[in-house]
Amino acid sequence: MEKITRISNELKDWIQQTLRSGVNPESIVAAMVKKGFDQSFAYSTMLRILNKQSLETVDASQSPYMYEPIDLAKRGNIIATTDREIKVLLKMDKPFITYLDNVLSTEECDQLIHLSRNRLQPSEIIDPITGEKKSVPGRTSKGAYYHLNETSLISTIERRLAEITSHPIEHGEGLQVLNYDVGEEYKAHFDYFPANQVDTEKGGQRVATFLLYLNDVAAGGETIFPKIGLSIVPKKGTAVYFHYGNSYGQVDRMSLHSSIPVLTGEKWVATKWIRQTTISQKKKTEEVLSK
Ligand SMILES: O=C(O)CCC(=O)C(=O)O
Ligand SMILES: [Fe+2]
Repeated sequence: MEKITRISNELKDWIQQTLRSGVNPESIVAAMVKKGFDQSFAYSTMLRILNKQSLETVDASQSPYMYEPIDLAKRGNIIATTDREIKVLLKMDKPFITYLDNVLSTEECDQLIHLSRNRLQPSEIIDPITGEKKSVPGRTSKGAYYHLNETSLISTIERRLAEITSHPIEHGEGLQVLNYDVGEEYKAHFDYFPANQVDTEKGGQRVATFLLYLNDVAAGGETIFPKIGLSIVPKKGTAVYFHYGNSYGQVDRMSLHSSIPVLTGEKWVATKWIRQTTISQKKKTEEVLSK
């Protein structure tokens, strides 16, 4: 079989993100060889990336990303939901990012933090090689995961986010509350999955992220979008919503982002990742059982 000797932009992103998350270069090279890459090409590619040298890449699937109209962008400066008026503070088209005020009340932020304090576990990532969940040095925060509609507070928030984004509640993953202490961070990453890990039976690709800030951070802890030089300072009750997946199945590499280390105090956020379609398999299982 002919060996592969070029890499796609997507693979380059994947290698960089995997390195940042703390997986060692040897395991990444081994995974590449297993996938059919020439061994010496895999090694030299890794060396170039580690040494930050230029690398010839091809855009395997599609380029450039095609931006589609986003419902929220057309909604004016105040977004009315069933129980709250959300204020748009900032809008950016390419990549699509909005910064929103008054998304959660002070009490809702405090309740979410209170609910999560005793439930925190070290944050994990999905190992891009084994597909298993694991803790990594690049993501030092702690997190608490909630099922859809787990409590009435979570249901209220989920309904509100669905009304703001026009993405149905069932397209959302369970809410994830994250806590960062001084020095803790989440290194630059994409929220979307590598193409080979998209499960079309289970919601498909992630297309957008709703990130809610639950407290003010005295210093550090900003969410940074390094490709566009944007820095969002956490403010209690505000949220950043960004969109990076279109109806053609493309993903927007401009959505790279990180949470830089907290310098003073602590940081609390809640993340809602949104998929292309419904995640739950319940309906399918019921269909099979009724046959
Ligand atoms: O905490 C932040 O500012 C970023 C969190 C994040 O990127 C995520 O949850 O995917
Ligand atoms: Fe993220």
